[in-house]
Amino acid sequence: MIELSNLSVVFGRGTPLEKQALSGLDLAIETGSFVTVIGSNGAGKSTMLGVLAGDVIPTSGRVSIGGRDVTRITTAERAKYVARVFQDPLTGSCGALTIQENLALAAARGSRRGFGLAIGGNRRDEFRSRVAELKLGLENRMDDRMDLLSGGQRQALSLVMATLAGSEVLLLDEHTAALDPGMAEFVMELTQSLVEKHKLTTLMVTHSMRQALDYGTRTVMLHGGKVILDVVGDNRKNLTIEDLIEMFRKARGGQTLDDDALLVS
Ligand SMILES: Nc1ncnc2c1ncn2[C@@H]1O[C@H](COP(=O)(O)OP(=O)(O)OP(=O)(O)O)[C@@H](O)[C@H]1O
Repeated sequence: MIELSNLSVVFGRGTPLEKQALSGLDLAIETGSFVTVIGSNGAGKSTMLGVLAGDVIPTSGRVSIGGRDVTRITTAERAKYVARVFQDPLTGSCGALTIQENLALAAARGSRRGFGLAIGGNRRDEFRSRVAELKLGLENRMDDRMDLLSGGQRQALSLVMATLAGSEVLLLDEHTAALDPGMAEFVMELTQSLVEKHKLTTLMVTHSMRQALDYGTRTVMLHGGKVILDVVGDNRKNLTIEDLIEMFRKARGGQTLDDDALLVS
C-alpha cells in the first residue's frame, strides 16, 4: 500500500513566486494496482510523483510505501523501492554510456553492490536476454552508446531499466508524450506487460484521457493540488471521455475543462 496523507508542497515559500503545488492531498493505493493520473496543467501531478520519488520534500504530510514511512528519506535511499520514467527519453538514461552500462547502473540503483559487479559476470547475459524480449534488435547493440538510439528505443530501455533493481513502485510521468503514435502504443503495451510481470504498483501521469481510461485499474484526477475525482471498478469500466469531462465539470462546480488542458484522444 502507498499512502499519501494530507500532503502539502509549497515552492518558493515567502517569496513573490510562492506557489502551493499540493494542498492537503490524500491518496491511498493498493499494492499491485495501476492508477492513471490526469489533470490540467499545474494541477500538481508531477509534484505528487516527485514527492513519491523523494525529489520533492513535502512541506507537510506523510508518505508511506509498504508500511514504511519514507517522507524524509532521500531519493537515493528510496530508489530501491521506487523507479521513475520521465517524458523526456534523455532524462532517464545516460547518452554517453552504452546500453550495457546503462542497464548495469540501473541494476545497481539503491543497492550497495557496485556498478562493477553489475556490469560483469552473469548479469550480462540476463541484461541481453531482457533487451532481446523487446524485439527491437537492441540485444545486438549492447555496446552502442545510448545517444545513438531513437527516443522510443530509449524509452523502451528505460522501462526495462526500471524493473532491474527490484523496485515495487513504478512512476510514469507522461512517458509516451514525446513519442510518435506507433512508438507510443508499443511503449504502452510494453508498460502493461512489465507491470503485470513484475507486479508493480504503478502511477502513470498522462494528458491523454483515452490512455487514462484504456490502461490501469483506477483513474484519479488532480486539480489545485488535490484529488478531485477517483474512479475505479464498475464505475470506471464503461466510462467514456465525455463522462470524464462531465464529472470534472461537476466536481469543479460547473467550471469547464480548458480545451488544451487534456487530450481527448
Ligand atoms: N520546482 C518548482 N519551483 C516552483 N514552482 C514549481 C516547481 N515545480 C512545480 N511548480 C509549480 O507547481 C505547480 C504544480 O506543478 P506540477 O508540475 O506538479 O503540475 P502538473 O500537474 O504536473 O502540470 P503539467 O501537466 O503542466 O506538467 C505549478 O504551478 C508549477 O509551476
